[in-house]
Amino acid sequence: MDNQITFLDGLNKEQSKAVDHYEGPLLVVAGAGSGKTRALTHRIAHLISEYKVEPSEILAVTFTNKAAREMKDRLEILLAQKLAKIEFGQPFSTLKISIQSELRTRIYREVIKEIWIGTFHALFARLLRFDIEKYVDKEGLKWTRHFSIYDEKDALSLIKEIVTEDLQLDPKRFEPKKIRWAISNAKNKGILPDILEESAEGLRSRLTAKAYRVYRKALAANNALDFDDLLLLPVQLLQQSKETRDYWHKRFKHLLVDEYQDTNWTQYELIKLLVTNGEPPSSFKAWEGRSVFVVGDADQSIYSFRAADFRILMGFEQDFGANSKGNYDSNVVKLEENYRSTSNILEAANSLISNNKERIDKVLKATRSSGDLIKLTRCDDEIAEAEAVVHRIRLIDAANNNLNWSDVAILYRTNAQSRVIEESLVRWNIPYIVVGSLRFYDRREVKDILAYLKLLINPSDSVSLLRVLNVPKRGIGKTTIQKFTDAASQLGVTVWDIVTDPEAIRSLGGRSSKGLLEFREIIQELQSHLNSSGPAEIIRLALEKSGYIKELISIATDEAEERRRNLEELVNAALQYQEENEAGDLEGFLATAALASDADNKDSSLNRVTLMTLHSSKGLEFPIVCLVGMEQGLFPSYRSLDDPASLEEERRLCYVGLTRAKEKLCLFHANERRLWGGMREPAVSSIFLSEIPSELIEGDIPLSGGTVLRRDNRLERLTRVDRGSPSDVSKKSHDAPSNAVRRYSSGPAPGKKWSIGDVVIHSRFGRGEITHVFGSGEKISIAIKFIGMSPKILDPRLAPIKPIDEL
Ligand SMILES: Nc1ncnc2c1ncn2[C@@H]1O[C@H](COP(=O)(O)OP(=O)(O)OP(=O)(O)O)[C@@H](O)[C@H]1O
Ligand SMILES: [Mg+2]
Repeated sequence: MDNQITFLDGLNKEQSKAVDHYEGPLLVVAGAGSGKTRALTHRIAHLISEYKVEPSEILAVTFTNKAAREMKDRLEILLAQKLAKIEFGQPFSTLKISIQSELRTRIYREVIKEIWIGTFHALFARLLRFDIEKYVDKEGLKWTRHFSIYDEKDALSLIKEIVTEDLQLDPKRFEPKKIRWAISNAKNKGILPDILEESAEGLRSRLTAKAYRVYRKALAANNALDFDDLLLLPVQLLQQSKETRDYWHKRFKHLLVDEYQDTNWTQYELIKLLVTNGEPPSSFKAWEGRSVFVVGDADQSIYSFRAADFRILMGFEQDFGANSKGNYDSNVVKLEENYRSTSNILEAANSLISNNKERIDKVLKATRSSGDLIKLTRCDDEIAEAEAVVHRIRLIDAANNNLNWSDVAILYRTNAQSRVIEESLVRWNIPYIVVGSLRFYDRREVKDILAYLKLLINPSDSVSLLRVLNVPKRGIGKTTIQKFTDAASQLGVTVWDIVTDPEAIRSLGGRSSKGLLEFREIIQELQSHLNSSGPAEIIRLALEKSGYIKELISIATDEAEERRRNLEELVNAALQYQEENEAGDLEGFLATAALASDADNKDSSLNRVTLMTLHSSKGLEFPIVCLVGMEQGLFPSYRSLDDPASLEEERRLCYVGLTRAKEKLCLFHANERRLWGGMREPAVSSIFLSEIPSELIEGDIPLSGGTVLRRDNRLERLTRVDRGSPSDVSKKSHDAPSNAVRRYSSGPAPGKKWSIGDVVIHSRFGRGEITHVFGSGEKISIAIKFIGMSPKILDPRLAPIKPIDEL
């Protein structure tokens, strides 16, 4: 066994202790970058290989689908490395590529596929496919295993209909979005309509409770669940049936949860019910061959707005009972070394978070050297900030011959901040990806086809049915549709029942009836393929038989072409799903599509800069992190300014942001910013900047939080920050802005002398005056104030400018 790999290799003593823990509860609490996720992943491999746990007996919860995929990949490699040693007696990396991939495939087939790894939603959607028919509802509502999953948009459209049609309310006064939010909130706390009705005071809350009741009934009538139900129903099911609990207790012997600090009430109940009968086990014997292992960091709890509560983390020891020796404290492992960030970055983060009052102090020591100082850049406004970010990235790029764009992340507090940054990146030809923009599965054409597919499996799903009944157009008018929905609700049947009723169709006569017959035939024909074809084939058939593709081809615009390509991509997604899941059926694919979030799509194999919100960055790491918009009212957010608890949550979010960086951390803020489409307002630097020790920062002088910046010498500040050495940057001609490169030849001679006060014409910005000149020769850059614009720092050898006297 000597030459074999153990999965304790590459871990420190405390991590090894956590990984090697076998039975009973274990909590790992530790700061950012201390190897919690690494320990969790190694633990899975270790349980399988050392403790001979069956892969199918393991359930691991990750925060995103992407994290789940990464965990599977990591496990595949770890286990393949071990197999290489056993079978060939040599390291995996020295084997031929074909053998490497054969080993990985085998590990995937025999092990990885069997482990349940995923988000709470994905895992419990899967559990419901087994057991939903056992659920007994107080109100007698029922679902079958062919249920549809409604995403936020579907749920909202159903609520809109309920507000206006069923309750006859004015959607302006009773906003569907707010009602949706209130219902979701109730569900996340395990509250059903009857309890909400009892506690409702005042007209508004009574109507919300009523909407909740009707909504739930409508979901059941459609045989559909929303995201919250995917967690709430399993909680209720496991609460009500000991038999079901026993089954799953036997099935999953080892539970592992990453990012435990962000679990909410329902998620917490689920974990409890999957390992106990709701109470801490009275004797340690109950744990025989079983464990629950959670890792988290209360300082990174950033989802209280989604009802997450980090006190759940703090209650772990009490919730899951004493260990074999009868005490609680040895159920906790603390990791105190950070392996991710340079010590300057770590010290900045530690110092920042120490300003929070509600926390348990903990140690987080650096293992790495001090590294660079943190770069702070103060800019004139958000546009200058975007330019400064790109400039900073280009400087780093110029200094590192081999910078991969994917090493860089630009993080911000709100999605709206990405637009100006994107514009700058486009100008400089830097490839990027925005995480959190429109989800692929939210595109209209993709949703249309998914609606067809949902309908095939679950004809009761009238939201999907009404979506595609007349898409593409089949001459079925609004009145017909209204007639059908009215009849369905009067008769207490589904819209599909009416659509397939020959008499109902005949009664319509004319064009509508022809269209309906056609629609029915399409659906029935597609249904006949369900047993014999995989998801990709069914999608292809649906695209063809529905006439959808034909219509897109006939439209022949760029937009239609793009939509057609998206549908091709949908087929690819289904193919990929089939490859990854051997028995991959259409229901499984639809669940994956419903639960995919855009944050999951970040493909690290693509060489692009990542733009994302601070929230989406949780758990990730990047060599270079740029954090923009460090201003009061933006970050920390406006709402948190007069609420100490929210301010602490914002600070935790800042802690998450800072600790994503491995090598370089660059912070940015602006003197003025246009927010929410309003006027540019003077900005005040973030209090968080003042909480980072000034000796760790270079660039601007850190300000005490709350200082209003003076506007007079702002250009001086902007330029000081951006000085760098632009000439280094320009050596890489491929990443200079495309228009600048094109105009280079028509620009001024490289040796031209520039002076303060010169007036120039820029091909896009117009007339401007030079206010500063930095460096000379190869290292020259100039600041120009264009009329009506913030000052710009340009490389005169590249920029499309001409002195006015040359014109
Ligand atoms: N014992 C170790 N030796 C060397 N590197 C390690 C060790 N443990 C973890 N690392 C590395 O440190 C980095 C951070 O690890 P990991 O992501 O597991 O931390 P984490 O505690 O989960 O962080 P976060 O709180 O941000 O989720 C990773 O690159 C990981 O590979
Ligand atoms: Mg982690």
